[in-house]
Amino acid sequence: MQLRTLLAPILLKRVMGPDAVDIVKITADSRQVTTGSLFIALKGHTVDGHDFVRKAVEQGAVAVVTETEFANLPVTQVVVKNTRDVIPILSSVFYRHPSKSMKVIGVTGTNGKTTVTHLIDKILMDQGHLTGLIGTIKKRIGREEFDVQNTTPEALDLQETFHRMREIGTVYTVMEVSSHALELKRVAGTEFRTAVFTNLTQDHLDFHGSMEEYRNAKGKFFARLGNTYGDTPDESRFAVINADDPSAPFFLQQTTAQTITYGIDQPADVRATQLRIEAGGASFRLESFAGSVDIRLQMTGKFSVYNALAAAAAALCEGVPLAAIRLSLESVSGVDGRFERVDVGQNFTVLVDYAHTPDSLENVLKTIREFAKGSVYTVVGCGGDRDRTKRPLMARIAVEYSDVAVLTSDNPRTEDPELILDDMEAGLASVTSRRYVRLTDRTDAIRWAIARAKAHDIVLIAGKGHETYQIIGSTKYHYDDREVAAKAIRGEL
Ligand SMILES: CC(=O)N[C@H]1[C@@H](OP(=O)(O)OP(=O)(O)OC[C@H]2O[C@@H](n3ccc(=O)[nH]c3=O)[C@H](O)[C@@H]2O)O[C@H](CO)[C@@H](O)[C@@H]1O[C@H](C)C(=O)N[C@@H](C)C(=O)N[C@H](CCC(=O)O)C(=O)O
Ligand SMILES: Nc1ncnc2c1ncn2[C@@H]1O[C@H](COP(=O)(O)OP(=O)(O)OP(=O)(O)O)[C@@H](O)[C@H]1O
Ligand SMILES: N[C@H](CCC[C@H](N)C(=O)O)C(=O)O
Ligand SMILES: [Mg+2]
Repeated sequence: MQLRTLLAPILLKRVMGPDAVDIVKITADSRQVTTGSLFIALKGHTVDGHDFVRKAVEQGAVAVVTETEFANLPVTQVVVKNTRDVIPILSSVFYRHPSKSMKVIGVTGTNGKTTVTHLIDKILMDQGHLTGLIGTIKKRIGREEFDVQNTTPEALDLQETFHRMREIGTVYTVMEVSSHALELKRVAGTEFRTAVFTNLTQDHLDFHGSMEEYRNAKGKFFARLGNTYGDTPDESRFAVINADDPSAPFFLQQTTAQTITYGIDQPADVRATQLRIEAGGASFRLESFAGSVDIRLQMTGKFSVYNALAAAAAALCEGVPLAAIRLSLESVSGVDGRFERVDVGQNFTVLVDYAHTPDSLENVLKTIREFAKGSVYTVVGCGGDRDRTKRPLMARIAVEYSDVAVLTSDNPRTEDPELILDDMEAGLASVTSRRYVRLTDRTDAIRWAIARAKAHDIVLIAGKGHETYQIIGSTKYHYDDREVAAKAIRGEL
């Protein structure tokens, strides 16, 4: 595509050099530059892409987009105020607005995004649609699965993904939209059909600064949804909101799209009544404008009912019959690394779960407490280079709801694991129960809990879920809680 065509929608720019240049690739990573590339310099959290402009040119970039002017560059330079602002526009133009060719359903919220996207995807696939999925665990284009670096990819990666999905005729794409993505404009340039809100509780305050900023980042997603009212159902836009979340009024107020609420405690368009939470699943009656149906999920916990309601509400917006929604929801045995049982024939329960926020940990432990017959052991750590303020809260929740909490490491990254544990322990000063141990090495922690578990006890290993790594410093080591737990149970550690 010609540079001139790419730049057309960007009005505030200074172009130095010819714009009749053919661009074969766009990238913001100098290491990915090949001949004919357009390199966009992005100021990151660790380095500044402007430092790699000359390297990009040496490697074959035929044009660069920057925020500052470079002297003596042998290629066309485009200077803009903010390169992060223009990346989504350039990406979307380059791939010819692929998100407009499909229905994109985005799910945001502190907890439950991955689960809800998987449920919506299952319902739509069961309807015979070709779907795509983008989120924390993986990216799926048709039947092909790919590893991911982020929950929501950067704009270029995202638009290229949509482009590949469009090429194979994808009808629906269901994706997680993280607050980082909203703040960093990764989904600008994407046209959403539906925005789903799960809940808002504390996380990522390191990045957003305050709960208000964090909420505002998520609010943007609803604010930009659907100011257009088309003639056909395909042009409709929907906001699916959790009526029980205290932030519901805020999110409802943000949008001009058609709204549909779901909930358990508050009145809602899609509501669960007659809840029964058991060890093997949760059952409830779903009541809605489309009728009522009894549903028996294989996933347990009140939070799983919320996730199912969110998915059902999004599916109702697509005209999926309630009976079909029920069949699809009932067929899901669980999501990778979420409340996943490790069973190698032992007489106690081992659960691996991705709870890495205070609210998710509390939800999961409350659920476990509802059916625990023996003692509850919780192995948990907090990520390094992430929100420090959630650490004492998570430790406190772990100790309050467990018979014994085992505080350990979870991706310390560039922080000292002992200091992360100190932050966690600081939350225990006012807790009367002191039944916890501190074992920095995660394998020691898992082995310790499993060695003590007796018949009917429950060992919860929280925080890493599907992750198959432990990041220490900047090295990513292979690490899988499920593998380690199985070995510990078999006495192989
Ligand atoms: C804070 C954050 O979001 N960081 C993201 C960001 O990294 P960064 O700002 O550090 O980038 P950088 O390394 O400073 O590089 C700046 C620029 O220079 C370029 N560069 C760099 C080196 C070089 O040799 N040449 C070069 O051109 C880079 O390509 C980049 O364009 O850009 C990277 C490339 O796209 C992302 O992978 C990275 O996500 C990191 C891995 C991350 O951990 N992000 C988390 C916080 C995150 O985004 N999480 C949310 C989910 C959270 C949740 O809901 O729980 C997510 O959506 O994943
Ligand atoms: N609706 C919910 N409310 C509260 N906690 C939940 C909910 N759904 C799941 N959880 C808990 O949160 C954990 C993470 O769930 P999930 O992966 O679906 O969320 P996520 O929003 O995608 O997380 P991430 O931000 O890391 O991508 C689960 O393992 C479970 O402990
Ligand atoms: N998307 C989340 C994942 C956290 C998972 C946990 N294991 C950790 O490393 O803190 C984040 O990047 O904050
Ligand atoms: Mg997720």
